[in-house]
Amino acid sequence: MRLRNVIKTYPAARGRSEVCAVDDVDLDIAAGDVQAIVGYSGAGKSTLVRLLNGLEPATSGSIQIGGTELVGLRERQLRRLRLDIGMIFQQFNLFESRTVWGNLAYPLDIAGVGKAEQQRRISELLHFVGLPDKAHTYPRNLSGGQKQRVGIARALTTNPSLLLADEATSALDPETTHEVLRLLKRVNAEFGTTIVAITHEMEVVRELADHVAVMENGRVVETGRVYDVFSAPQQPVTRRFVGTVVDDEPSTEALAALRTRHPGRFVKLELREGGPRQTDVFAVLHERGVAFELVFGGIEEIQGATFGNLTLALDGPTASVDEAVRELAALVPAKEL
Ligand SMILES: Nc1ncnc2c1ncn2[C@@H]1O[C@H](COP(=O)(O)OP(=O)(O)OP(=O)(O)O)[C@@H](O)[C@H]1O
Repeated sequence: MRLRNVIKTYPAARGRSEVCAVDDVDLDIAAGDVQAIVGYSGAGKSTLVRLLNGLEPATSGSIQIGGTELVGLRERQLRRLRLDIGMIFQQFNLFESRTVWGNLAYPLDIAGVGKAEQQRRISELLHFVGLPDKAHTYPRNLSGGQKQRVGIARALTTNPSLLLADEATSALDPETTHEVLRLLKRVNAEFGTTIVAITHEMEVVRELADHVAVMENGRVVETGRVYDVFSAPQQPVTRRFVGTVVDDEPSTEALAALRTRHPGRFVKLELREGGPRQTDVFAVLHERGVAFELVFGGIEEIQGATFGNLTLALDGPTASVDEAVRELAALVPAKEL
């Protein structure tokens, strides 16, 4: 998928100025990738998703999905394209008056799939999402997590190559969120479905995505592999998001509190995959006879790769600490706090 200079403006409401909900967005999403889009409320995430599935026309720019240009397509062509796009929602959006089976049969009916094939497909999908015994249950008798499993199964009925997830786990508790994210990962791994997930939760990004784009005021202000963005966030808004799940360095208040407990100097060290390891750092301190304590931060793992932001309190003769800090700074990015 390829977005170039995508703009969506909403006309001015009475007494208000025009809203630019999506402002000159460029984004490339490889087939089979899981792309997260994060941003605070009002950043433009939902608008962007509505542009991707053609529910609303972009004001200008280019959106190519699987080689087809979306901008300027007629409704009939858009409908055909939408068959290749599945959607799941925060509030699940199931038909309450239909059973689970009926919910899954609906998109197949619209796509003109015959009954025998419907039977086969629905049964296969209910097994895939772990709900083979709920076929005749109504949504009101399902838990939130089960409803979202049905939502995922329904989105997959027509075998789409793209799945759009709009805050798909925001209404779920952490344990259920984890289960649903695991299921989405299986969808991606087993069917090769490209997933675009919009969320305001960095845990979701960490657990689910390969790449992340950060939106602010309609713009994509930062993009990258999840590991890179988590280990080295560039923009202030990205740092705020990453800071919700990964410790960077203690805040001014936390540092003041730490100083009352530790007499020594504080140094923050950044360890990155493939770089010097903790043992290398500790060897320097040991050699210089400097005592240390880990007072903030720790080691994180993202997609099998680790990184750490460690704040150490160092204690020892001034000359030894000076020398140790110098050597550490030559070894890894280091900052005295
Ligand atoms: N139909 C509309 N008409 C006018 N303004 C709109 C419309 N839809 C969205 N907006 C405005 O566009 C901006 C982006 O909204 P959008 O819903 O895309 O953000 P979001 O990041 O998805 O936030 P949330 O998570 O709260 O939905 C906001 O300022 C919003 O008020």
